[in-house]
Amino acid sequence: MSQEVKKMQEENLDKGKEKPIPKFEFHSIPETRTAPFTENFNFAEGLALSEPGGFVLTPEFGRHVDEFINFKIRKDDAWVVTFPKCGTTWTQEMVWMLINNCDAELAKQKPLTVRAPFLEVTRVENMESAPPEMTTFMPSVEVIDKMHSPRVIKSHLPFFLLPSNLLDTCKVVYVARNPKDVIVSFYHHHKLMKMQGFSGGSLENFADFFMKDQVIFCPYFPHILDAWAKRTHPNLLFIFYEDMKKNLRGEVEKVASFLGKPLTEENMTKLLEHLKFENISKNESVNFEIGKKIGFMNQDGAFMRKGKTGDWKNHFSPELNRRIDAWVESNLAETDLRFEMELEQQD
Ligand SMILES: Nc1ncnc2c1ncn2[C@@H]1O[C@H](COP(=O)(O)OS(=O)(=O)O)[C@@H](OP(=O)(O)O)[C@H]1O
Repeated sequence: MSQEVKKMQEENLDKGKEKPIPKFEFHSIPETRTAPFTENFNFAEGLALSEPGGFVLTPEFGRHVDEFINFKIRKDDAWVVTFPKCGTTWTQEMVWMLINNCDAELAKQKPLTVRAPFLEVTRVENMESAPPEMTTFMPSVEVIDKMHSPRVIKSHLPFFLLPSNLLDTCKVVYVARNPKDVIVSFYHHHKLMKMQGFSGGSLENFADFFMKDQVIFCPYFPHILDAWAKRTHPNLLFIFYEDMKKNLRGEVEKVASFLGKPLTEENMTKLLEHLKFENISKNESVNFEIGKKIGFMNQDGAFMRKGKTGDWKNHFSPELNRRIDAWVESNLAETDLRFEMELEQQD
């Protein structure tokens, strides 16, 4: 890592801190992680260089980290920043709709990945070797740079790897979700995405890697606690997936008012219908089913999987749950951040 990046990390971490959080150290997943993934890919071996407290990126992301940090922000951008599986896509679609007058017909014309692109996923160099469909499906940083304003941009990077002027320049919605449901959702994501190479592993196995901070975009707690510490910044809106499940209207109102995009009652009704799990999971511009056609997703499973709070109860053994509880407790001991995890959500 360059000295410059290290300095920026430290400066960014120092800003807006209310409670001490662990210092990040940047580690990229070693090259072996990008070797052809197979059923027998050894997850532990592939992640051998990641250490507790390290922030895990692919070598591809690692190579471009300076570019992310130096990305040019515009004051009319709206960013959705999250740890993976926290309700990113749901919130991206909400933010895009709010900014675009709730025009569902316009939304259908292009995939969400094009309308509200993912900052760090696709680089120009790998787009050249990607199938043609992929190049329209996923823009690169260079493409995002040329997008018309107002842009909606998604990132899973923690704030210290994003431009240091992000919060002082534009609005950012940060969404958090309880760690137990994130583990379950991320486990299924790893099984669904061919590139994650985890099709053979068990949930327990995955949960252990997650708690040891050895999964892409981990560590989970420092990511979320850093945003929590910044939550009083006027340009940051910190919301919870569980609140969106309980009272979507209330959260839409919050986001709309934060973005300065008040809704008519008619548009609110349309938007709430549009964002319902049963509708979003059938909406081809949002549901990622295209990944199965292009071939980067396995045929079994779905990106829009269950959309519930408390699904972890269907997956964790009592023993695994005890270990996760202890891990959660130790990570939250010094903070006032709390999650709803017990909610049995009915649609
Ligand atoms: N409308 C709506 N209502 C409720 N839940 C929803 C909705 N849209 C997406 N989801 C659920 O969000 C999970 C995917 O999270 P992300 O979008 O953050 O994934 S990613 O990080 O961008 O890959 C994933 O959660 P799980 O179903 O628990 O796996 C999605 O189903």
